[in-house]
Order: sequence, then structure tokens, then C-alpha cells
Amino acid sequence: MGDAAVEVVDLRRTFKVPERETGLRASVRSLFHREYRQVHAVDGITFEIGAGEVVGFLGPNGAGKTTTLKMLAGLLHPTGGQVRVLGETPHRRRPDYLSRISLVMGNRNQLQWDTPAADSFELNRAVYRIPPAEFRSTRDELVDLLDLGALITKPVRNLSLGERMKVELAGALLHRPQMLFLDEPTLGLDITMQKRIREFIGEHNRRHGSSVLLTSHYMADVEALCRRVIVIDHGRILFDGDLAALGGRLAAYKELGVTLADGAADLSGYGEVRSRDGDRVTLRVPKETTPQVTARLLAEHTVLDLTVEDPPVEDIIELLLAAGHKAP
Ligand SMILES: Nc1ncnc2c1ncn2[C@@H]1O[C@H](COP(=O)(O)OP(=O)(O)OP(=O)(O)O)[C@@H](O)[C@H]1O
Repeated sequence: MGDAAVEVVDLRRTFKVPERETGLRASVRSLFHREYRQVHAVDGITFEIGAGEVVGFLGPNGAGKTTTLKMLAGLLHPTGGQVRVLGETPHRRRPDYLSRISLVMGNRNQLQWDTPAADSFELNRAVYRIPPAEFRSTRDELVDLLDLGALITKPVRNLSLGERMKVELAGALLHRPQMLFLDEPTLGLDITMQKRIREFIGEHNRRHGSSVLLTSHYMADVEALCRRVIVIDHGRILFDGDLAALGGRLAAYKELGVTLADGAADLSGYGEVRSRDGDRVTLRVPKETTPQVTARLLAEHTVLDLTVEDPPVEDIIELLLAAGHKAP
């Protein structure tokens, strides 16, 4: 295998889950004889991530993203296939490997709850055997980049969700991991804090060149950070490539944003009205008829503003998933 940061070939993970039938009789029967079914959480995926690359990992709930990240981080054994991260087999969990990666899960706390983050940072220093001078300079850089200030001296439990995510990220980066797995790092945060976290991730990547695999339900995160995305559904990859190509390949329509002098005009004859925000109407129009539709709008109305854009990424992914479901 080459020197990609992540190399995954036909990776699989199946879970055996008990079938739950309803009713008293079924409950009693299940005491003696349990039926199981196989859940193919990850069903044969193949991809590579280059050194320093930031890749978005997208898919609906239950698609297999977290299961994949856990296998890459060495928390779960694969049921089949091959996985190499930084040239290592993750589930062997060699200390040297663990000191070169980090997994941050937005819905999980990894720092000690009752003590200040600064104490957990010290613990990480000892666990990862970070030389004191390197530790101080990395910590100070993270405190500065994330604007942590006094936050690291307060017990973690007293921090807001956004503040906690910032100190979590700092804790996860103290040992300067080359590979970063981020599972919903902006989950539940307000827009300002989401932006702050995403800017930090971008800046950290530019400075240190670590590779990042990121899952997020917020497309703004993905659009800001990832040129490439992998879309997964039902444990299988539906798309792997440039985010821009995803739009170009799939979107058979454009979105027109129109503001008319007559804000109340009915525009349903020009295309599908997607939304109306005050005087501004968003229309979905087939790509090939966009020039004619814009020409008609301009000829038949007093147009104050007109924009032509690709549909939002959320819509494109929705189309992709719908097409994937129709595939045999
Ligand atoms: N420990 C487990 N035991 C049984 N089934 C599991 C286990 N972990 C995950 N699954 C199942 O595997 C599938 C994939 O789950 P996974 O958490 O990887 O999805 P996801 O893409 O991360 O979803 P989300 O966006 O909701 O976090 C789901 O059907 C889930 O119920």
C-alpha cells in the first residue's frame, strides 16, 4: 500500500442484533430462544485519504459513518476487508498508533467532567509522553487559536456546550495527531460557535497539515472545509469525489432567486416555487430551460434582483440518496 493517510478496501462491519417481537408470548419465547438478525452497518467500502487531505463523510442517520470512524480509530474490529491508517492496522491499538491519531465525537465527553480542562491536558501530556516544552507550546497555540483563555481553569461541567467543544478539541490535539477523525464536532452549537469551530479546524489543518475525516449534519461545515466528500448510505458508498462535481453531475436544475417590484406576483408559471421570503422568491427550474425562463422573467416583470445558483448541497445529497435507493 502507498503512503495515503487512510487506505480502506472492502471494509465491513456487521452487528448481530436480537430480533424484538412484540407481545407477551414472544417475550417469554425469547427467554429460551433468541432470534438474531445481521445489521450490515458498513457493507464493503473502499477509499483512500491522502496526507493532509480534509474529507467530508456524509450520509443520513444510521448510514454507517460512526461505525466506520470507530474502525479507523481502532475502537471496533472490522468484520471483513482491510484498513490501514498511517500505515498501521488500527484495531491493534498500538500505543504508537494511538499517539498519532485523534477521534473527537461531538456527543461524547472525553475530558474529566469535574476538573478543569487544564488538568486533563496534563493527563494527556503524561499519557502521550509529550515533552514539556512541546506540550507548552502546543497548548498555548491551541488556547490562542480557540480563544480559550480562562476556560481551561474552570471545571468542564461548568462550561457551555460550545465552550466544552472548544476545550475538547484542544485536548484532542495536544499530542499533534497526524490523523483526525471528527464525528459531528459542531453538533448542537449555535451558528456563531459552529463557524468558530470550523474556522479553527481549517486553520489547524493549514498550519499542521494533518488529515481530517469529518462527519457533520451541517453542510456549511462541509462546504467550508472539504473539497472532497464521500457519501455513504446503508453502509455503501454512493459518491466519492469533488463536492463541486457532485452538484454538476447530479443537479438537473438551477435555483433562481428573484426579487420583483411587484412582490406579490405569482411565479408558479416559471418553475417550482421553493420558498418565499418577503419579496424574494426562490424558483427551481430545469437547467436546460434556465436561459429562457430568466429571459421571460426579465421581459414580463420589473426585476429588482435575479440570481442563478446551483441547488443547495443538502438538496443534491437528497437526490443522490433517492437515486441510490432506486438502484438495484
Ligand atoms: N453496537 C451496535 N450494535 C448493533 N447495531 C449497531 C451498533 N452500532 C451501530 N449499529 C447499527 O449500525 C448502523 C449504522 O450505525 P452508525 O452509528 O454507524 O450510523 P451513522 O451513519 O453514524 O448514523 P448517525 O448519523 O445517526 O450517527 C445502524 O443501523 C445502527 O443501528
